[in-house]
Amino acid sequence: MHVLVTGSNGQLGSELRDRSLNTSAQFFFTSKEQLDITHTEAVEAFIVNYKITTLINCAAYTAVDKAEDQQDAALLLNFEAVKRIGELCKKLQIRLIHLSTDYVFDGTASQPYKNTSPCKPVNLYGRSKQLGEQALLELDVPNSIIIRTSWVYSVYGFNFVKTMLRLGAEKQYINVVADQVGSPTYAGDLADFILNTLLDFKSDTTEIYHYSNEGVCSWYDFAQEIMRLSSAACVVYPIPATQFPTQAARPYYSVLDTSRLKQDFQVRIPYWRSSLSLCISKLQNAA
Ligand SMILES: NC(=O)C1=CN([C@@H]2O[C@H](COP(=O)(O)OP(=O)(O)OC[C@H]3O[C@@H](n4cnc5c(N)ncnc54)[C@H](OP(=O)(O)O)[C@@H]3O)[C@@H](O)[C@H]2O)C=CC1
Ligand SMILES: Cc1cn([C@H]2C[C@H](O)[C@@H](COP(=O)(O)OP(=O)(O)O[C@H]3O[C@@H](C)C(=O)[C@@H](O)[C@H]3O)O2)c(=O)[nH]c1=O
Repeated sequence: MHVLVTGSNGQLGSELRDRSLNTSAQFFFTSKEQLDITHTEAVEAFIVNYKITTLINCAAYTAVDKAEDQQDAALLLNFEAVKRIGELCKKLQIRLIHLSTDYVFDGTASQPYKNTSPCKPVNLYGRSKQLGEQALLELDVPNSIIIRTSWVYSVYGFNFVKTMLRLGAEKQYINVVADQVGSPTYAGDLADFILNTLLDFKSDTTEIYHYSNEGVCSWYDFAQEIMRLSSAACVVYPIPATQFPTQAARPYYSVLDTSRLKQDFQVRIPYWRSSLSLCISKLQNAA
């Protein structure tokens, strides 16, 4: 099995790289500089040259606020390039593992979103990811899967955990939104799931599954736990989202229902607090 991971310098791509040594597949990790997914011909040549059998697309435009001003860039990466990758995978009969987000939902639900719940993104990033999903579903690439995940963090890349650790060391207090609720996801856990369970995924159609760590919290709860685990003296105050204006709106409730994934793949997912503790220990040991 030859597996191509695009966007490999991001959070998920880096976690996959760390863990890939324990599998029997041969991996090809490509950064944006090595393989730009908007260059379809280059992607096709790579797939053919290296006899790729599975493509894990970790490349994405993930700057949620910036996307509002850079709509073309977000749509090019999260929609148009994804559509063309889907077409390639279908043509070359390759399995595609693609990632999407809780931000495809509008956040007005009061119970966890299922893979079948209607999408209605409240920001451009969410819209661009939804269009990417739609394109893949329409193409219906066999043996392919879209995994929606949420609030991803890792020792790699940029994320809320690292931002809070920085602010925790710099500030005496910070305000954090307490009325937006979701489930944090440690990219290491998601990478383990993909490598242990999905490399030989079979299905006649393109399927959507939800993966996030177990448990639910607000950004405020998440920040509090980050401060506690890192022994930061910084005090976290809860505020409503209306008091923290951002360029892009965020859903108020974006909890993903992971029951289909747990049932179909017979996996257990770690609780968010345990995984957060693990990640913070790793960051502290690396410092
Ligand atoms: N981060 C999160 O909280 C969440 C992420 N997701 C989804 O999970 C997936 C992985 O996310 P995550 O690992 O956090 O994302 P990151 O932003 O950490 O990584 C994305 C990577 O894609 C690279 N990239 C950008 N443009 C291109 C291009 N044209 N060709 C190839 N690579 C490119 C980026 O490079 P560079 O940095 O140099 O631009 C970066 O290394 C994405 O699909 C994302 O939408 C879903 C829910 C939550
Ligand atoms: C830094 C900061 C943020 N916040 C709020 C703003 C926002 O409502 C919330 C999260 O802010 P961030 O910008 O860090 O996170 P955001 O970029 O919205 O994170 C999202 O990224 C994309 C890629 C996804 O797919 C989503 O699942 C989700 O993880 O925290 C505060 O309240 N206080 C603060 O000091």
